[in-house]
Amino acid sequence: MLLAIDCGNTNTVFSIWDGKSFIATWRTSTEWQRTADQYYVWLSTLMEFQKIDVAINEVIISSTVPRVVFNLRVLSDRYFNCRPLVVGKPDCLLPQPPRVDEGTQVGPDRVVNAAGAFDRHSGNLIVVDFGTATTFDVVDTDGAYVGGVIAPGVNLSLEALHNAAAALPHVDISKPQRVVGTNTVACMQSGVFWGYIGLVREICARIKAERGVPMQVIATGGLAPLFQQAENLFDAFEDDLTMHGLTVIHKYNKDNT
Ligand SMILES: Nc1ncnc2c1ncn2[C@@H]1O[C@H](COP(=O)(O)OP(=O)(O)OP(=O)(O)O)[C@@H](O)[C@H]1O
Ligand SMILES: CC(C)(CO)[C@@H](O)C(=O)NCCC(=O)O
Ligand SMILES: [K+]
Repeated sequence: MLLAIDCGNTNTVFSIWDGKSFIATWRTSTEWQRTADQYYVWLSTLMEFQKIDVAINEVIISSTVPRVVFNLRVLSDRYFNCRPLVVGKPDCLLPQPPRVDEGTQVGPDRVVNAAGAFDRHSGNLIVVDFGTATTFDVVDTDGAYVGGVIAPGVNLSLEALHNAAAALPHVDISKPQRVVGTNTVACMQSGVFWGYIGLVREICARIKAERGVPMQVIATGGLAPLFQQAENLFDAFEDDLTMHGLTVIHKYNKDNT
């Protein structure tokens, strides 16, 4: 059974894939200090709690934080007796290598999103991922990642206001009733929420104009539904896109080595 690990700058998601569907998904904060033993205690406790009695014998990892990979490798080796596939390393094949400027290290999450979205929708896509950063990944007709956009994440933008301005509190994102806020929190939420609606709309429009072809916009990440409910910005929303991409890349490697 396959364990797929998607390690972002804020959260790390573990999912177990039985070849047809994900039988469990768990999330923890990303901390590079966490050891293989700590991961295993946490994972095995959750598996026991949910009565998931399966043998994990394959692992695939995508990590935007290079430092965490070491302990995840130890986890695979020590507890699952296997060598993990790590997206972005030379021994992990990709269905289509990214076409970007020489020397660019594309975030593995973006490469994985491109593979997952292409598998479900085929080409000419914009994948919008609302994580720590909000990324836009452009996927060509052959499935290659060919570039995109990196914008500050929603929570990061709110935190930046709070951190930089003494009078601005910590605020969670939500859709404000009005654009004109009549208190500090409402003003901040309006700036970030409606600012983001504009950002997403403008960037997608400009990508489509620049590419000159019809493109589908696929959204993923925890905050995507909030924006989708407000304005219908996306053609599809897929919660598990990164995880799906990991299974696609894992299968590609099995079939081609
Ligand atoms: N309505 C909401 N308000 C605030 N936060 C939310 C809401 N809905 C979901 N979230 C949070 O949004 C975050 C999105 O998760 P996601 O995995 O997409 O990105 P992340 O974990 O923040 O970033 P990264 O993948 O870069 O680590 C999660 O932390 C989730 O708890
Ligand atoms: C942009 C993030 C932080 C989004 O998770 C990640 O994909 C990353 O670290 N990327 C490296 C730079 C790039 O993708 O071009
Ligand atoms: K993510």
